[in-house]
Amino acid sequence: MDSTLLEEIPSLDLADFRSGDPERKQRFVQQLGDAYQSIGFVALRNHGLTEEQTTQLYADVKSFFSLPDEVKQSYENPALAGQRGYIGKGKEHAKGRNTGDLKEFYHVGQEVDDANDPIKNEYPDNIWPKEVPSFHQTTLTTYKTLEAAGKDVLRAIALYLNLPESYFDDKVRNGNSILRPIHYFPIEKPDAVPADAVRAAEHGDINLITLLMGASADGLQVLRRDGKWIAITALPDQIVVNVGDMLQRLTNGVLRSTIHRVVNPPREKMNSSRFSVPFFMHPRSEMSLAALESCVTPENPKQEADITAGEFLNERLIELGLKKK
Ligand SMILES: O=C(O)CCC(=O)C(=O)O
Ligand SMILES: [Fe+2]
Repeated sequence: MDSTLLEEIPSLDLADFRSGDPERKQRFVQQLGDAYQSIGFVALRNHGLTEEQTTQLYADVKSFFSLPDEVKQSYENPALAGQRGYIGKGKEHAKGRNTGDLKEFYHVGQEVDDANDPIKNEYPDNIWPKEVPSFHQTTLTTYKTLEAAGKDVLRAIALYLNLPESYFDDKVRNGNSILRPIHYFPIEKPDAVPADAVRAAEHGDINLITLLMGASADGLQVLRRDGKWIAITALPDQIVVNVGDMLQRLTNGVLRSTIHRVVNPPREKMNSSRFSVPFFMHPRSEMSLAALESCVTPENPKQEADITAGEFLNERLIELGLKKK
């Protein structure tokens, strides 16, 4: 295990991996893998999203969340266990907690174009808000761009783990990934919310990797191994890419799903909004998360029982309060 304690998350350039220059590519693989063995997070530029796309996405996301609660709630369907459409204020809580987070969000899922892929029947249809007609197009464009970036990050991870570069390709094809625009809403009366309520309580992400837009705004922190919380500092043209629990499980803890949180602003700024858009990259439900043989050694014995991605997700949705047993 890498024992370095970093003061900030490393910055990488996806253009190095995509360059076709073997040296640049190998350097990217090494830096990414080293970061994922220590802090679990990197900041990444040249991810493929243009400034215009990002601006349009935020405009649409802001338009949607500024609709009245009753309108937003008409896009909420509890039968879908929060997997599509709107999820209202305070509905989700971190694993092991009961107090809901101070956020509302919207889930856009995989659109399967291939009629021959039976996985099409596993996914509920997306829900589109008619009040913001361009939301459909802008969120799907973002989905596809981040999915393509995520595939390359997984290729780099595969190389780092001495697996074939294409190891994850078929596992994430038409995978169960989710784009989640989040609104951390203004708090008019800080005394009226539960004392322990926060924007996003500390948690690890469920999925293989997360690609996060908008983390440059204040509030996101990661828990370093020595117990110190480190603020994330990403530039406007960077996204943040971190390891989730599924990848940690697959690698028997070699790659680290680092605990992170979004803290509340100081009391005088509680009255302001924060927006972010994570893309949670999931594989197909049938992918096995059984520890890779190469990651099980006498010094690092197998830590967890075998499980599929679908079973693991199901357990978590119950623990997060989004799905009934
Ligand atoms: O809003 C952020 O910056 C992070 C959100 C997050 O960690 C999550 O939704 O899993
Ligand atoms: Fe997260």
